[in-house]
Amino acid sequence: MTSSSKSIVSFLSSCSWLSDREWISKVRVNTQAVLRRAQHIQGQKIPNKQWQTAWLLKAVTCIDLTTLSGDDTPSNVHRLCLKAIQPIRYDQLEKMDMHNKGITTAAVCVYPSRVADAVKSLKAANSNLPVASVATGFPAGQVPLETRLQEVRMAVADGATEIDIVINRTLALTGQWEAMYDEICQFREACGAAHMKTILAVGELGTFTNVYKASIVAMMAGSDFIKTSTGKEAVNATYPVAIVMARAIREYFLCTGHKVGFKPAGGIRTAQESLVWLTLIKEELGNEWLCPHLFRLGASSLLADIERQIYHYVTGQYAAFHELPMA
Ligand SMILES: O=C[C@H](O)COP(=O)(O)O
Repeated sequence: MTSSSKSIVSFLSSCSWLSDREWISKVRVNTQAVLRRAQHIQGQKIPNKQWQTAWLLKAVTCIDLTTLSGDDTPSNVHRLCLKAIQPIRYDQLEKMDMHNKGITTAAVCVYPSRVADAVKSLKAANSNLPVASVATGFPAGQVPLETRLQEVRMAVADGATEIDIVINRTLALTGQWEAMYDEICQFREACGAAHMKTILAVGELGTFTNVYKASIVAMMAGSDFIKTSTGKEAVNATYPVAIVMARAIREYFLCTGHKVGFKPAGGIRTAQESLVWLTLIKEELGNEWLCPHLFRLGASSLLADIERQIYHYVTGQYAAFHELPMA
């Protein structure tokens, strides 16, 4: 973990004597410092080919392989599950001597109505890969609280062990942080033993300060992860916003000793971007966060490009479409 730019977020960090409400109200984010830091991270040198491939395999193991479409069916969810179990072709892994390392994606992520399909497919394939379900009126969250809670309970009952909830942006934008905290606490309870990832929908929060506040509130309410976006907002995962969220995670850890995970999601499509995300996490939170337990990449099409790059590394040429059929 680097110790750069304390100035990015200013507030009194000795939170032992600050009440939670004061902690939230005193937050100010220095936009210019955040943007500079993001630029610096994007400008970092990418590791050489061999290390790059190792990093790409690491990225694969952190992917929540996602399908969130209106036309999802049991059959495309089934294909997604098979892809999650074997994300890189066996012969390619063999050439890198990685075939025995159990490389899978971190989870599959689907709509609540498709959880049972995913659980069934994974069970039939003898896999214990987690099924994550979006919930709470994803993506907008504009449905009554009881309906949102019901949705969480239904997804858990169908076998989801990870629930990606969306926050109530209306509460965030009107500064009702306590009400937002109360709602998230209720989602936490409805999740039971399932891991809860809290989607901030950063593209709709207006300011970095709101992003930081929402991050802290979400963590206080018991989130296991905070996640940038649904993938459905006009602006989704960006590096500056990730820096703000990572700083909140870091501060929360320093104050409570509790490690909360981070999940950028939405619009992450290229292998190159996945390397920048890994670099950002390494720089901002340290190596300890570089594992599926604390870092996920939420993405529907990223794996295809990573697979292409790995194929190129192994064979020296780019794959024809039919050579990576499930990508
Ligand atoms: O939670 C995951 C996102 O919905 C995925 O977004 P994407 O389709 O832009 O990769």
